[in-house]
Amino acid sequence: NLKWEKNSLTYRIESYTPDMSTAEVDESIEKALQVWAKVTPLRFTRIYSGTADIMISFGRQQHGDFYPFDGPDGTLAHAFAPSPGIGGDAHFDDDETFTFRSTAGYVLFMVAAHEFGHSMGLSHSDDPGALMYPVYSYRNPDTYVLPRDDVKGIQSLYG
Ligand SMILES: CC(C)C[C@H](C(=O)NO)C(=O)N[C@@H](CC(N)=O)C(=O)NCc1cccc(N)c1
Ligand SMILES: [Ca+2]
Ligand SMILES: [Zn+2]
Ligand SMILES: [Zn+2]
Repeated sequence: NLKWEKNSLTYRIESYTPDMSTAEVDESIEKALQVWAKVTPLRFTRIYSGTADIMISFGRQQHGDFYPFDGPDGTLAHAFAPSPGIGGDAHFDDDETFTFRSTAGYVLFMVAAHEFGHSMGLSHSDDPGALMYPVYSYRNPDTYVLPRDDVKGIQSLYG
């Protein structure tokens, strides 16, 4: 498992989805990062220009890397393991409908929290209750608690 050799990381939201307000996207991203910060020494600082460790963007089909998205459903997003450059970056498939807390689409907070697990160096878990389980399942973002399997995984890297 590749991991960050520093606990203070920067992130930048480069683009937004039309599905939600910018405030809702900002809050979803912040909360998704806090899920991991709460159980590790990791701290995240937002920057508004320049290159951050974690560059966050929305795109569809070909979007600038070798992993084009696939239209609605299927792949929802992907993120790169810790490394300089594209490492840590998270891309969201804008052919999906992302929501703040409605089940009529994918809750951005949930997808982002999963992607940031990858950005921190986690791979998929075979525990069906885990955030890092390969397939999305709806959870209420207001009452979400990181499952034990994910706490164990992230603390094995940054505990
Ligand atoms: C092979 C990967 C590029 C698949 C991709 C993924 O795992 N990204 O992290 C992905 O979008 N997986 C879908 C499931 C699929 N259609 O393969 C997914 O729901 N991942 C996001 C997600 C969000 C929240 C929770 C969980 N467990 C998973
Ligand atoms: Ca897709
Ligand atoms: Zn991409
Ligand atoms: Zn994944």
